[in-house]
Amino acid sequence: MTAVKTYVAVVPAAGIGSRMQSTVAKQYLTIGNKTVIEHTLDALLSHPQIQSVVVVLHPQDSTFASLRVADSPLVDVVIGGTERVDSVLSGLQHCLRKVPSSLHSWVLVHDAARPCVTHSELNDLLSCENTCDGAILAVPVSDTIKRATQSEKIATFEIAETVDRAQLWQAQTPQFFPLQKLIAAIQLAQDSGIKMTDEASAMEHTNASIQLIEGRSTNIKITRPSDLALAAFYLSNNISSNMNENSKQGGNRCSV
Ligand SMILES: Nc1ccn([C@@H]2O[C@H](COP(=O)(O)OP(=O)(O)OP(=O)(O)O)[C@@H](O)[C@H]2O)c(=O)n1
Ligand SMILES: C[C@](O)(CO)[C@H](O)COP(=O)(O)O
Repeated sequence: MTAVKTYVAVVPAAGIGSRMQSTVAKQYLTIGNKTVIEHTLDALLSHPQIQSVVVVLHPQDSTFASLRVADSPLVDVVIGGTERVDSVLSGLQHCLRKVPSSLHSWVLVHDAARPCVTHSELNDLLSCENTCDGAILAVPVSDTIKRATQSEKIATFEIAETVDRAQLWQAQTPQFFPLQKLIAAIQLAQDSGIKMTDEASAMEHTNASIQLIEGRSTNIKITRPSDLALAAFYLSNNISSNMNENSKQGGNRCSV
């Protein structure tokens, strides 16, 4: 039987969730009997091809250590930085320090705030290794897109133009790249003062061929208050599909 290739996932979880308008950081809000981050880590660690995760925490995070998942041998913790990209880089550099031979291995980066990712989407993404220079989950834009302009009269926004959406996709995570190339690309982009809101932004400056893998609109990033109820609704369906898929694959992982 051929060995199943496994990967490390870096999970940026060092944000403060300001747009959530909650006193609790959104990764620690609860859905059902678990926090958002526990749902996310369960979705990742129950996939047979995800060997471990590196969770990147805020320097003042005093919550994660109290979660049962924090005791898992499959979970490493590092401290993040001011911007998401700084946190991601911290996680990637930990991967390299821990396993120097993983220099050319591919790595996943997945937002802690995206708990609804399914094994089916992970399978589609992981199958891209070596067919391109990297791949991300994304969904084609379905709404009409307007470019906004701040109106002088009142502090609102007005339509500046309608943007052709034929070639517009909404990037999600996980994003999947060779570890060493991603580290180098992020460091080069940072040195060049390039703003990065995702990993692909950095790799795009290395003329890498990055594949858009059509994911699902249910793989939402919990960002604003209304997203929590939506994620809870999706999770009430996704969990069963992940467990079914995991057993289908003969997965050897159960939720931690
Ligand atoms: N300095 C940062 C900022 C964000 N993140 C993580 O990156 C993911 C996506 O970021 P976002 O949705 O923007 O989270 P926040 O930065 O917490 O939200 P906000 O921008 O509303 O403050 C989240 O899991 C968040 O915890 C991180 O690890 N380090
Ligand atoms: C990485 C990401 O989730 C892709 O859509 C998004 O860019 C994160 O942005 P945020 O402002 O850090 O939430």
